[in-house]
Amino acid sequence: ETLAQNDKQALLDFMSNFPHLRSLNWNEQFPVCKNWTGITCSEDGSRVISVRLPGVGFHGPIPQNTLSRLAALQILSLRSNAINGSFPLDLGNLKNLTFLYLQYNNFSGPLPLDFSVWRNLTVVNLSSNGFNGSIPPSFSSLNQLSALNLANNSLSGEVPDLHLPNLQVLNLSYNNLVGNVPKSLQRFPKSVFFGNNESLLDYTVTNYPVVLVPNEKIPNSKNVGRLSERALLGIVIAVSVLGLVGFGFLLFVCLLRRKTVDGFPGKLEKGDMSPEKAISRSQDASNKLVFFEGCNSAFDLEDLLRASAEVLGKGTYGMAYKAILEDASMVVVKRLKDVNVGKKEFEQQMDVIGNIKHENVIELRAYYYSKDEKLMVYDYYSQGSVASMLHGKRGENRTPLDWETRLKIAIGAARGITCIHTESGGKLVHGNVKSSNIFLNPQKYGCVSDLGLSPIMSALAPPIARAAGYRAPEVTDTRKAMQPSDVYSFGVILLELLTGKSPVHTTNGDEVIHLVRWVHSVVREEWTAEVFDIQLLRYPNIEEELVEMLQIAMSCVVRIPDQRPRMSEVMKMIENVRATDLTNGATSEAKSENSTPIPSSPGT
Ligand SMILES: Nc1ncnc2c1ncn2[C@@H]1O[C@H](COP(=O)(O)OP(=O)(O)OP(=O)(O)O)[C@@H](O)[C@H]1O
Repeated sequence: ETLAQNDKQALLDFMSNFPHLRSLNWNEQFPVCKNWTGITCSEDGSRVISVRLPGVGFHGPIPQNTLSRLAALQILSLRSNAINGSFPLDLGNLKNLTFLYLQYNNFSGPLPLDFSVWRNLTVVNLSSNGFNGSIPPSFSSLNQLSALNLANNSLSGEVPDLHLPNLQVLNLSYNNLVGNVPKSLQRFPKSVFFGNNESLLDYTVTNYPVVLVPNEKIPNSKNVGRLSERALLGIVIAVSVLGLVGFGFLLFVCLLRRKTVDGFPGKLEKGDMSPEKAISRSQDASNKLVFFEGCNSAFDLEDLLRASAEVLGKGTYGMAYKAILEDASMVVVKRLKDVNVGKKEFEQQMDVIGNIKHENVIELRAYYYSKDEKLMVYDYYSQGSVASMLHGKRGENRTPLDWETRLKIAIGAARGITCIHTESGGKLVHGNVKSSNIFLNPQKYGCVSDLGLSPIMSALAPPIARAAGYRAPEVTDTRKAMQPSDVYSFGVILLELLTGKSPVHTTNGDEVIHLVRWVHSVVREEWTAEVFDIQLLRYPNIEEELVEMLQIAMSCVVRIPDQRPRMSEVMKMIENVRATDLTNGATSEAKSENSTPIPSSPGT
């Protein structure tokens, strides 16, 4: 083993001088970096970079001059123990410290005066302790700080003017703070200051600052402004011959409908879409199936017409069918009902949607418009939607989603929606964000579908019950979807991923429960492990990430639209949750350690 002997000795001194209830497998004979619980080393194995020991039952003060010798330490988590005494000031040596989790202990006394010694601090959670004294203004020197949680302590005095441009998550609730919220922090929702002197709630929330999204994060942003060029190409491809057959295609759908009793899945046999049948009935050759660039090679209309098809389900905007092409590839055909606009407007919207090319947005392959029929064609995602992965029937094909996968779903979907929100001069709205519209791309990141339809659909249709759980309060009132309402719906998806519960579910007594309200009621007092999906509690060392994600979700589902973060900010926050692992210097090995279920969680 190449680990610096000093680091090993520091850990041994720490453990032997710190009384604890649970025994750890820190056997001197075993390699520290490979075997010791809670320890992660740098890639070359020379230094300890992470110590995560939640819920080990440590009690008493942290022994001096032990952890402070781990000079390369980046992550320290001693949360959920029974540690008392004052803040371990000797950690001031740890110049690389980036993540500090000491929540749920019995620390007391003042916070360190000078936080500037930890230049890299990104996440600080000291909540649920007995810290007193005032909040040191030196937090201001932490340029990287993105999350600061000091809730549930006995901090007093005024809230200092903290200029922290990267701060995304703040919680100062349930202390003894007085005075007014300084201007610099008035962008945060009032819940941040609950449980202090009432005077702190006396401000008007200003808008969140715009966090600029680096261009490389949205690979398709260069496509903006080139829409009409591509649209032209698509239209050229759809020559009139195709148009003729296209009309036949809609007849196929009519056939399909005949076999389907209003909304109940039915199956079409192979050949039911035969082109001969369809074309012979075709009367309107001016309407055409419009393919988008790059899609015409994958399948053509003839293939579509020859396909077998089955009903996938009935959604807000109409029926969805799966068509199986001759070469066994599959597409989804959506048949829109209640389109509220004329042909020109419809086509314009399709152009906007069809030209979004992004790895986290499901591509629209083609569309069709006639007076009586409006169709949209997408690739088929055989794994099913995130809704079916989370809530589908357990059994043969369904394995519970691990946390790593859920994080990737959240990150991907957030990137997809952020991309959508930057299209069309920042005016495009997804309008139907829900887990049945999120699929997994080949890299297993979330990928959003069914976007941009709300402006062209009749708003009169009452919401389907299962959609209601995603609907922002203002949309229920006005029936008009906006970007902040997408953020709300996305927050509900995050809650779904965290809790494993459907957005609207019923209890045994048939009581209808809205997920947002339920989560609010469970976490009203303090963050509690009870909200989280039991499936997730099997994975060690993810509690900080769960709690952070919960905080992000809660910021998305606040009632007032202006108080919600923008989607680009939500995306950054979620990417930061994951940075916990990445800045870990995490090799795939260290990461999989986080994903491997263990029989019992080391303590929450
Ligand atoms: N591209 C696709 N690949 C695989 N399954 C899909 C695809 N698109 C939709 N589905 C599935 O087909 C079913 C019906 O989809 P549809 O989008 O019409 O309704 P929905 O998602 O339930 O509601 P909404 O219309 O509000 O989005 C859903 O179960 C959905 O997950």
